[in-house]
Amino acid sequence: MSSDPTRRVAVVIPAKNEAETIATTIRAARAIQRVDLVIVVDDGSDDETQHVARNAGAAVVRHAVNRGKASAMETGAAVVAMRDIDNRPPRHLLFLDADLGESAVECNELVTPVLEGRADLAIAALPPQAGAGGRGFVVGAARKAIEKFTGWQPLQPLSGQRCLSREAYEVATPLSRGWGVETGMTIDVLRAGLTVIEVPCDLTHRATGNDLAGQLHRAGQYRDVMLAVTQRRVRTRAIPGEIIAQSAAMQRPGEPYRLNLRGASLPK
Ligand SMILES: O=c1ccn([C@@H]2O[C@H](COP(=O)(O)OP(=O)(O)O)[C@@H](O)[C@H]2O)c(=O)[nH]1
Ligand SMILES: O=C(O)[C@@H](COP(=O)(O)O)O[C@H]1O[C@H](CO)[C@@H](O)[C@H](O)[C@H]1O
Repeated sequence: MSSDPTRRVAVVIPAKNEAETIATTIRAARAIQRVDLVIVVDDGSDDETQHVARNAGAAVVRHAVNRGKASAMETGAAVVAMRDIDNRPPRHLLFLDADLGESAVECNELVTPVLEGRADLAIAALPPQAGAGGRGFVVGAARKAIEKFTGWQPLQPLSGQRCLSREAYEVATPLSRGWGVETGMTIDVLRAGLTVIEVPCDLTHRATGNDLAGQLHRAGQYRDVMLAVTQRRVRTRAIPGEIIAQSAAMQRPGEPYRLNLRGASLPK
């Protein structure tokens, strides 16, 4: 499949208090194919994140107060749009979490299907993480919601490592707040008739443990995922069940997935 050789990729890293890992993540991200811009959005950190990121060669913008992950992603994408070059196609966006460290380079695999036009949104599926304390409750709720809206059953619906075309990004905006962003984005992109793929990537990140802080984090994730789902239930028209069922029947693990809307376009 053809790939426009002038197409570039911008990495956007939302970061709150990530001074420890951000420099390594930035350096690894710069080694990913076609990446010519790395934007770090310091989301109201009270550590040295912004300075460390600047020294590591990223373009850094900062929220004076913490606004949440989704808001940082929107700020980053807006900065990318300002820096796109006239007469060149808009950069694809590659969202990465700040805690990937050296393993961020594995997200090279996410760029390929989007460059080649095989997918509009490519999502990393991570291997099991050491120290992870989750029981799959939030992940299961997000997966079930995505399946209900679109028929797709992602392995890792909350994965934040995502490469997408600007067209796909636009249909997902405004992004769902906070931790609802991944669930909302996946539903919106599929509802628009675009194509999504999950790609195994050998990534490591700071897994959420089983202590109080970990459980509070999961409670916040659950709240935001449910908010994203409820907003879509209330504000969007349901896709006919037969379209969902027929599309779902065609899905194959690791293959691109899209809704067969048969030419019909749905309002957001
Ligand atoms: O208010 C926040 C919370 C998190 N993050 C960033 O969002 C990414 C994902 O957060 P985290 O790793 O804590 O969550 P997980 O994906 O592990 O559940 C990281 O780069 C964080 O620094 C952010 O920008 N603003
Ligand atoms: O914190 C966790 O362990 C889960 C959410 O909690 P549950 O395992 O659903 O109870 O979410 C994480 O795991 C996902 C992979 O399964 C990652 O993709 C998410 O980024 C991470 O928040």
